Amino acid sequence: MSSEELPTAGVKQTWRVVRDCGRDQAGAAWVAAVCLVLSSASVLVVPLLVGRIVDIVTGSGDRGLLGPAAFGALVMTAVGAVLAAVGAGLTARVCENALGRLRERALAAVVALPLPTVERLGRGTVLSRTVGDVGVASDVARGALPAFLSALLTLLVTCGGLLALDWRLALAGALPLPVWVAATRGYLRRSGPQYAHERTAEARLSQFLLTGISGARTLRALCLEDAHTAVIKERSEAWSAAALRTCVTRVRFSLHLNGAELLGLLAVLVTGSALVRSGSLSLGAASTAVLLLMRVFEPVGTLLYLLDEVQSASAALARLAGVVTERTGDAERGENAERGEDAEDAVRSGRELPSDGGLTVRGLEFGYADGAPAVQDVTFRVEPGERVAVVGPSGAGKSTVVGLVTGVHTPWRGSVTVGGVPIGRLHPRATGLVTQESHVFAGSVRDNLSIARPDADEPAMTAALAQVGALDWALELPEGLETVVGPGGEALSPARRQQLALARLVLADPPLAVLDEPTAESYGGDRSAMRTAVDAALKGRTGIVIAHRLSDARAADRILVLDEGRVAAFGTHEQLLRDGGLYAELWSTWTAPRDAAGRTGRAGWTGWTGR
Ligand SMILES: Nc1ncnc2c1ncn2[C@@H]1O[C@H](COP(=O)(O)OP(=O)(O)OP(=O)(O)O)[C@@H](O)[C@H]1O
Repeated sequence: MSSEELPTAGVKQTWRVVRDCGRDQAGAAWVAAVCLVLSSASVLVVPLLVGRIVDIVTGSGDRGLLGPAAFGALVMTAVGAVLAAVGAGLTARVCENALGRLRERALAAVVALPLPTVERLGRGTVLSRTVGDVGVASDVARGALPAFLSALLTLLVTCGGLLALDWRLALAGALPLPVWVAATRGYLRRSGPQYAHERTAEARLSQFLLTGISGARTLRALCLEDAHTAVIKERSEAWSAAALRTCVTRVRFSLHLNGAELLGLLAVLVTGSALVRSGSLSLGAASTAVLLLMRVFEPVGTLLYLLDEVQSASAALARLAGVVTERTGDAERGENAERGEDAEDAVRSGRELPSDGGLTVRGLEFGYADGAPAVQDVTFRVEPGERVAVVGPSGAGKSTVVGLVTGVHTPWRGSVTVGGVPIGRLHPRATGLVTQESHVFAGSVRDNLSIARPDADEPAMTAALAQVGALDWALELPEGLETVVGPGGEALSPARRQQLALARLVLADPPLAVLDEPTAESYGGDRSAMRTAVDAALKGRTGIVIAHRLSDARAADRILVLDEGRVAAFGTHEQLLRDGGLYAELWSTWTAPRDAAGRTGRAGWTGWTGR
């Protein structure tokens, strides 16, 4: 799947998103614009003063004005430089702030992408769309954009000055214009698709590199290194070829620009000397015209050279805006705290909210790359508000079934519906997943919570923490909810990490929650605290919990027993014991006395030994 499968916004949509992100920067943007206009005007004044000096020196002007004119030229040069620097600095700041907001929104949108989409697209593509595109846009915002705007203004002001000086000189100076226009149109026509192609080639390469790095051991074990390296080589060559094509186009473009400049300069020199010789123009005015024209070359060159950077930044912005405007998921859920808004949002995104958290699974069949089904003929129904534990020996298919129920995997056969809505049309707000490796994001406790619901206020956050028994320790952290946790921050115990994940679940408030072995990493007192936290987090919603510990399973309303990818039994703890099937056998293994090494004396039930 190519990176183009993530949406790209149109021009209007991109502009709307950018304007929205920079709304609070309007004041600074106006000051920047005024500085840039004034600095461009100063560029016009200096050649005029130099022309006046030429007239004075050649004897056709008032000698008394020589000093003030020279001083004025110096002062205007300095003032112009200062204004240009202030304008460029402010422009960069405005753009950086707006981009920062866009980056946050793009990241939130990517985090909210449905898991199957991320799996299908590959992390390389997603990274290229966020980190890569934000990088391109930031570089341009910092350097090229202020230069581009300043060049554009200087060009306009200088052209006006040339026209005011003498229309014939302005006409001669306009000679390069058709060449510039034709060359630029040709360049833009070619370079747009070429840049897009280059970035897509880069994304394809980085995606494959990432897959290779994360799966290096598997590749080695299967002796697939050579095949993998061959694909990397092929994608790398495709990227180089794409980069070379854009480079050749750029060089050809710059040749056309230089030729046009030469043409314009010759035309102004010839026209200027003819006008001076005929006495209709002073030597000073002709000098001013030549200086002005030469001043035009620089901004025109800057403008046109930067066009490709601005163009690739526009492409990056459109790609970012595309993700932002198409976003669905957790972050978006948070912005729509009211159920009514959720419903509207669900309609907008083409996803449906379920009437309740009831889960119906019919005839599921699914397998991995080896082609053999990992689960088959899996059928069961979980009533709204019911809590079901999924148990079974290692490899029975528990995680696979959970992956199918949460939409991470797409079944080969069969269907999953939540509250009557098929999983493919289900709004992401409908389900919440808490995995064994409950992730703590680098950031404050507050940041970790607001991922689930960005608009959650202090009382909502503290209530969610209190509900899962995490408020006391969270407030005791050095800086309370502002304490940075996760990589590089305050280390949290596995139980606390799980509590944080459960608090996120409470904030997101999905009708159906799926928990993959939530008490796996907790022991002793922590474990009973975790059980209480799980109970609290599941209150009022349907819960599917993978349980490796049968004591956890026993607490559920019903227990789904999986064996070799099929449903072996489904019922209450008491019913399953009475039936005397696999569950009864597992239970007796679980409750059997252990030897000093913790072994139960029964082989084959790995994953069932920790109590
Ligand atoms: N990514 C994968 N690629 C290939 N096969 C897989 C993959 N994940 C699981 N399987 C296989 O699918 C079957 C079901 O695995 P699954 O992980 O769903 O079982 P489980 O009951 O969750 O096991 P455990 O308790 O050990 O986590 C197993 O045969 C397993 O080897």
